[in-house]
Amino acid sequence: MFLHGTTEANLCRLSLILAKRVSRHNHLRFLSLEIMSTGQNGKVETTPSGSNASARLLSDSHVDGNGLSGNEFYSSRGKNGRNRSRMSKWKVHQSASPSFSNEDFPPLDVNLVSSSKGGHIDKMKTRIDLGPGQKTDIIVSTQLEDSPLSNYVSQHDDSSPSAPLFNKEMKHAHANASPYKRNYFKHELDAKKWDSSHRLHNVEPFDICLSRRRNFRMEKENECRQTVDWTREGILRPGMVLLKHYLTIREQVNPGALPSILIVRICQELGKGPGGFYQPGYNDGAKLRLRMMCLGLDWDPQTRKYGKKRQVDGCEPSVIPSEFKQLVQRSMSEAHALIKMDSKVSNVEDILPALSPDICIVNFYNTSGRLGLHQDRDESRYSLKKGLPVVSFSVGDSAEFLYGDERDANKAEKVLLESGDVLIFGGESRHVFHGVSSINPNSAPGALLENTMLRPGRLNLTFRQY
Ligand SMILES: O=C(O)CCC(=O)C(=O)O
Ligand SMILES: [Fe+2]
Repeated sequence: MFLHGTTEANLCRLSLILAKRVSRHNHLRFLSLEIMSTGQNGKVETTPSGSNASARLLSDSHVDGNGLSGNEFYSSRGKNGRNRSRMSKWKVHQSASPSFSNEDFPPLDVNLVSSSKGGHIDKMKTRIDLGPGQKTDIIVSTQLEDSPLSNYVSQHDDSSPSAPLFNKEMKHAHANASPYKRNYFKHELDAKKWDSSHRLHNVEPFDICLSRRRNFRMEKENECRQTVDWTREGILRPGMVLLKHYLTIREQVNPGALPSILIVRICQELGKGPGGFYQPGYNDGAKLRLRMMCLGLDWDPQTRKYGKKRQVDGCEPSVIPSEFKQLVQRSMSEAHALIKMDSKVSNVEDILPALSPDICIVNFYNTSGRLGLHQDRDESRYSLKKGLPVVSFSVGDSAEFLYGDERDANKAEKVLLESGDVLIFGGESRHVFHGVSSINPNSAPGALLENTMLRPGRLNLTFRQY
C-alpha cells in the first residue's frame, strides 16, 4: 500500500490510483485531480493537483480573518518507484472581506496541473463514495497524449473547458450539488459540445459567458455590495479621473441595452474567435493571471511591443468596434467637463489630452485574477510624451485597483473599480504605476449577469493611442 493512515493519505492514494486508471484507458499523458469533500467537521476539504506521479491535498480549508488556511498533504512517486509524502500548512490571503462561507467557497487559486511539454487540458467532474459520510467530488483534469497544443501550459485554470468524458456520476452529482457547484457542472456540460477542431490552434477558444441555465437567484442573494471606505470618484489626481457607473447609468428604461451589457456581448463574440482570448506568459514561463485579447494592434507581454500579428498563433487582432470608440469619446467629454468644473484652466486638454484610440487591450480576470503594479509605457514616444490617456472600462465583478508613484503596493493608493466604472489616466498621470490586487467574487450587478451570463470575474478594456 502506497500510503496509509490518515484520510489525507487515503485520498492522495486514491487520486494516484485513478490517475493511473484513466491514463491507461484514455491514453493520457497527464492527469490531475481535485477532490472536494465535506469532512465530518463540516469544513470543505479540497484536493487540487496530482498527476500520475504526484497528488496534493489541501484539507481543513477554513476562512479566517483575512484569508483561507489549511493543511497540505503532498505525495509523489519518484522514477525509482519510491514514494515521498509531506504535510505542510498553507494560507491564501483574501484581502477583501470574505464574501463566501466555509461551505461554499470559490475555487482556490492553485496550480492544478502543469507539464514541461504542455498540452490541452480537459476536465471532468465525478462523485465517488469513500465510505460512510464521505462523499467526494473529483474534478479530473486530463491532457490528451497527442495533443497538437504542445505549447500550451495551463497553470491555474478554474474555467478551462471540460472533457467530453461526462458521465452518469456527474449528472448525479449535479443534482446534489450546491447552486454554486451546479453552475460549475453546467459549464462542464456545455463544454461537452466543444468542437475538437479548435484544438488545432495553439489557443483554445475561451467564452467569457456561461450558459443559460445558471442560477441567478442564488447569485443575487450572494451579491455582496462593497461597503469599503475607499470608494472614490471624480478627479483622483491631475489627469486621472474616475467616472463611477458611467457604463450602466445611460439606459434606465431598457437594461438590456446598457453599454456594459453591449461590451460583454461584443467581447464574448470577439473573444471566442480567431485572435480572441488567450492566457499570455512572461519570458520566464510564468503566466499572467488573466486572459487577454487585443483589438486594433497586438501587445506582446514578452517583448512589450505592439505588432500587427500576435506571436502565440499568428492571428491578427480584430478592429476596435465603433461602439467602443464612441463610448471612449463620451467618457472623455464627461471627464473634461469634470476637470473644467474643478479647475480654472482655459483648455482642459492641457490637463487631460484627447486621444483617438487605435489599441484596446481586453483582460478577463477570473475571481483569483490579478495584475501586478506596472506602467503602461509601450505606446509610441509621441503618445507617451503627450500624455495621451489610457481609458479603462470595468465590467463584472469589482476589483481593488492600486495606483501610485512607485512600484510598491504598500505605498500605493487604492480604489474600488466596479462594474460600469470608467477610469482615465493621462497628462501628468500617464505614467502612474497601477495594478489589480484582487477581484471581489459575487460583486457583479445582477442585471448584467442575467443579461449576459458573464462568468464570475471581471472584464477590463483599456484603450490607448499608439
Ligand atoms: O484591469 C485593470 O483595471 C488594469 C489593466 C491594465 O492595467 C492593463 O491592461 O495594462
Ligand atoms: Fe496597465
